[in-house]
Amino acid sequence: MTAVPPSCQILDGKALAQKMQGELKQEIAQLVAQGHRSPGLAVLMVGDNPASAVYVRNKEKACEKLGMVSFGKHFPVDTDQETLTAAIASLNEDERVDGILVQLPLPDHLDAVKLLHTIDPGKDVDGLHPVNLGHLVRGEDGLRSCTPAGVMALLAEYDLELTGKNAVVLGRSILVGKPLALMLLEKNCTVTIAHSRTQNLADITRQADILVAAIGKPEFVTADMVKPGAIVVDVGINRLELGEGKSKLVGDVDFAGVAPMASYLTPVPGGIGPMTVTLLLANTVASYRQRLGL
Ligand SMILES: Nc1nc(=O)c2c([nH]1)NC[C@@H]1CN(c3ccc(C(=O)N[C@@H](CCC(=O)O)C(=O)O)cc3)C=[N+]21
Ligand SMILES: [Mg+2]
Repeated sequence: MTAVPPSCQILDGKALAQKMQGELKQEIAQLVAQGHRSPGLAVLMVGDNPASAVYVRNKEKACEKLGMVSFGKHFPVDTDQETLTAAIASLNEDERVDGILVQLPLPDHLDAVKLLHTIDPGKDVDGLHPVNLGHLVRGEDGLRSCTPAGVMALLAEYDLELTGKNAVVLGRSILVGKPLALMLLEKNCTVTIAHSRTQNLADITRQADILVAAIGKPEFVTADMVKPGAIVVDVGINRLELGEGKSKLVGDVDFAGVAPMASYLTPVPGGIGPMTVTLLLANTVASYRQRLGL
């Protein structure tokens, strides 16, 4: 018997992001109409990595569109640790600031981990502080990392059943792979984390009912690695230079090759990227409510 390829449905992150941002905008307008201040987000960026600059600008634009105040801080590439530590300390004290995000990666001379640990956990909208990671491990409320939370929100929007399913997460970063594995576990998946040292990788990924690629390798996941009917989530954002100043954005999944195999698939762009920005805004509003007791 030949297997009939399942028809593939797109998990439209851009559409859900727009819907959620519209709801957040209304929520903020209501709070402001009741006489409360606007929520505030501070994004710290060091240096001028062009990709980071685009993301930071997108985050700031989204903030303003929703009626939030953005306290962007842009530092030169040679800024020292003490200057940044002092900047975070002052944002921790600033009553108008509900969320603090340090755009990663930081230049090599800086100790990013040490810096992240100085952020007030109540303002850690990236969910990277050990207190928030600890809450996640325990299954408690707390600020959760935006990209994995965005993946979970998108799966929930399409009512996809997770209980008892095999989930394979490719990548073990603290920003995506590890927290996402914990969130899938919380939804009763049987979770495997695979990474650059994993042996017989395709044998493992072919067991996945839910396969998430978060490794930063352009079009790494090919059709032969995917179980027929799998849900495939592409977290990768890779800019391929095409020459003549042209470039295109591709994920960690070979979209055209995998689409005939998957039942659901996220596109790049328009998939998890816009969800990440949206969950950052949602985390900032959650932190604001918590801080104001609303
Ligand atoms: N502390 C920290 N937290 C982060 O969450 C964080 C970070 N550092 N450093 C860099 C990565 C990357 N990232 C993206 C966010 C949105 C899009 C996004 O909106 N992408 C659009 C397309 C954007 C484009 O056209 O370039 C899309 O996929 O449709 C992409 C990537 C957050 N990151
Ligand atoms: Mg890795």
